[in-house]
Amino acid sequence: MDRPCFLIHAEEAESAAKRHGVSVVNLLPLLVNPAKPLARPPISKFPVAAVGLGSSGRIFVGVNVEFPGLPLHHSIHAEQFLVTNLTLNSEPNLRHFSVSAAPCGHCRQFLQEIRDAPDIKILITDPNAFRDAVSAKDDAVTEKEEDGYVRLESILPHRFGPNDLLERDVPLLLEPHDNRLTILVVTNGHTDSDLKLTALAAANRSYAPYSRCPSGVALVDCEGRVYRGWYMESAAYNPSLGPVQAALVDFVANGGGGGFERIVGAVLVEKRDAVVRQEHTARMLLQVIAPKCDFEVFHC
Ligand SMILES: O=c1ccn([C@H]2C[C@H](O)[C@@H](CO)O2)c(=O)[nH]1
Ligand SMILES: [Zn+2]
Repeated sequence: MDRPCFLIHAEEAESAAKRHGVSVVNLLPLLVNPAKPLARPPISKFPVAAVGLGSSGRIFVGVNVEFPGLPLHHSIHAEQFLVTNLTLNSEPNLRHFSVSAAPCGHCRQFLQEIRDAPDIKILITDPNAFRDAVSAKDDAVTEKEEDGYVRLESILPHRFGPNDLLERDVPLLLEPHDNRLTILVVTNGHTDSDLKLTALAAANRSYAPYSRCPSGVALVDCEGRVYRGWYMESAAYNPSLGPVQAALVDFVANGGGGGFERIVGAVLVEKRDAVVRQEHTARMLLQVIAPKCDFEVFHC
């Protein structure tokens, strides 16, 4: 707990809360500032940290990540990092999180992919967060509930979300997925590399209910450590998070703090002739942030 990290196990969370004399929910805002140094904002110099409690009792951290040399829309927001961290750790639900700055519209939208999103409780630690709530009516809309938390619905009313495009029984972002993909052509005589199998397994967990074009990425660093992530879509399309970004969340969370140039290999698995293709964006992104990275694509 003394050193900031990206995942705190349930027992550790309980004992830290006890030490501080608060509930685990009220521990979250106390962890926000200490997590800020984990952010990588070389462009904005504006670190953002989001700390969430999963239904398993584990605490997850998300931070913003920016990529010099790339357009701003490739950045990973702290809230998106947090949700990706939950999915990488198979966490089934998020009910509370605390964040250093007011979540932007893009993040409020991305969170809609979580079941019962309107009921997610958010505590913004920035004391100026509600300075724009000028009228009594606005104050009522953002009415604070227990311990300073507000419902997501109060900061994103009239939501557009999965219910507008999908049947109700489609598994949502934090729910288990198996896309049942297999690699199309097995190169003769070669056994599938670990990296390729890791990327395939990632693609099988991808959340792509809108395009039906799941994809996954595996990365390997110069010490042979492997990271993975999968494409996650948003009903509003643009807030979707690409598979390279998702794998970079794993790299930032579990890679020991090194720079992206430590990434030396990458595999993308996606459908052949997919209407949504990651290949070109993935290659471009990796070329800029990890110029030595070897990049391979396999179709499924
Ligand atoms: O909801 C938000 C808004 C902004 N940022 C990040 C993105 C960028 O790195 C920096 C400045 O916008 O803050 C977040 O992480 N979450
Ligand atoms: Zn945001």
